[in-house]
Amino acid sequence: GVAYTAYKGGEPVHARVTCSNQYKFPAGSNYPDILQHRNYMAQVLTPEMYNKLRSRTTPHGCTFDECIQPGVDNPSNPHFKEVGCIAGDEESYEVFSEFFDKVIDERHEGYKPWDKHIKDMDYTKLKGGCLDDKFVLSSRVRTGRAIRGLRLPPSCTRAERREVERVIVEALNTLHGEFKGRYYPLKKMAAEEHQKLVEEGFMFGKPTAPQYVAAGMTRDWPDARGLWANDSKNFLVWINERDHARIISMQKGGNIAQTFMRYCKGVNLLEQEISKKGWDFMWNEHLGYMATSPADLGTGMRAGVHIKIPMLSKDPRFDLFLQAMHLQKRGTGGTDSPIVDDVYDISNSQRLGKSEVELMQVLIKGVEDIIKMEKELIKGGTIDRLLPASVRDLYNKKNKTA
Ligand SMILES: Nc1ncnc2c1ncn2[C@@H]1O[C@H](COP(=O)(O)OP(=O)(O)OP(=O)(O)O)[C@@H](O)[C@H]1O
Repeated sequence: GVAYTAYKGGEPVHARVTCSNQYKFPAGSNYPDILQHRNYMAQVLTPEMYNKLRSRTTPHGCTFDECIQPGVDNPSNPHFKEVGCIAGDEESYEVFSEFFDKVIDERHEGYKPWDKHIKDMDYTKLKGGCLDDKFVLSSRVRTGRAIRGLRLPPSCTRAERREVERVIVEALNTLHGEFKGRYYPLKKMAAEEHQKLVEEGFMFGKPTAPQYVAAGMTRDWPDARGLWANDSKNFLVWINERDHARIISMQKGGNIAQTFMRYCKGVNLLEQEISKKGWDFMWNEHLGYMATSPADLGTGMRAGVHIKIPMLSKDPRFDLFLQAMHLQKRGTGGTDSPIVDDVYDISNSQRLGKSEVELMQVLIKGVEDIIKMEKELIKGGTIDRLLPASVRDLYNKKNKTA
């Protein structure tokens, strides 16, 4: 193949341009049928871009077609706009940057190729975060991390997946104090035990949603997958689900500040341990920590609460409020799950370009406002003066045009 060089922080990444039979037809005759699709991939992809990228291969052998396949096979999601693409390895973001830069710009509110990501996991800076337990049932902060040099779940080999498991579990097993824990490999777990852990929110189920299957993330299931948990089961690491590691801190009640403190400590300890063995997490100044999904770049952090809000959730301005506050809602059983008993999962919607502390602050402010409004509605009052003026204006404007 012909050499192609992408640049990552000034360093060259040597890619290949393959000239095999696979590419003997013109790019146009291999262009995916995405006219009706409603995801970010379909929004930014053009035949010209496809023509340029389809014959490039990353140094680990990942192709552009692999990156876009989940969004080609899954035109749209009724609940939210999906990115519709994945990275097969760290270098995918560089070698196919003409494409990923545009997806990232759209998904992350105008984040540009020259923007730098800020990391700040200094939990002592956090203000507030002790949320009212009468409304907040539980708190959780999660992120994804990937081991540099090993391909991501859509593209890894069985050997790479097992290496990820070994590296992360060995590092976690050295932790002590509140982080002392053990590994529960999925292969050795009875089906009922697995099911129970999934229902309790501690463990992941097989990622059977079509976009994950299309991405190839369920291959070889359950090989090299498992749950690492500390003894108190409030610090958990999911191994080889959709990311190499999903790191989670969670607890009952509304003390999200404490949840965040444990999150920062645990994530940092894991990073220190893997680097002692000569490994790094995938990271650069521009994209922050790298994840399989471009939606989870940067902090990769989703901090959220399960909160019971029967009154506010029925207000027609609730969704506009969430949008304005950079928050997202979902059911408590995971993405796409239904709302049960008026309990919502409310979390930060941004991941990239803002630090962990900043995102926590956004969540805390938003949830505090939600609680204030819920209390006001319970009293029979009005929330007009509690809503941001921009939300009131937008709502009035929409109603006028309707
Ligand atoms: N605040 C919370 N309190 C208790 N459990 C939670 C909380 N947030 C999420 N969970 C549980 O964690 C599990 C995973 O949730 P979910 O799939 O929504 O999010 P995620 O792990 O952040 O991944 P993604 O956003 O990529 O789908 C579910 O079982 C859910 O019930």
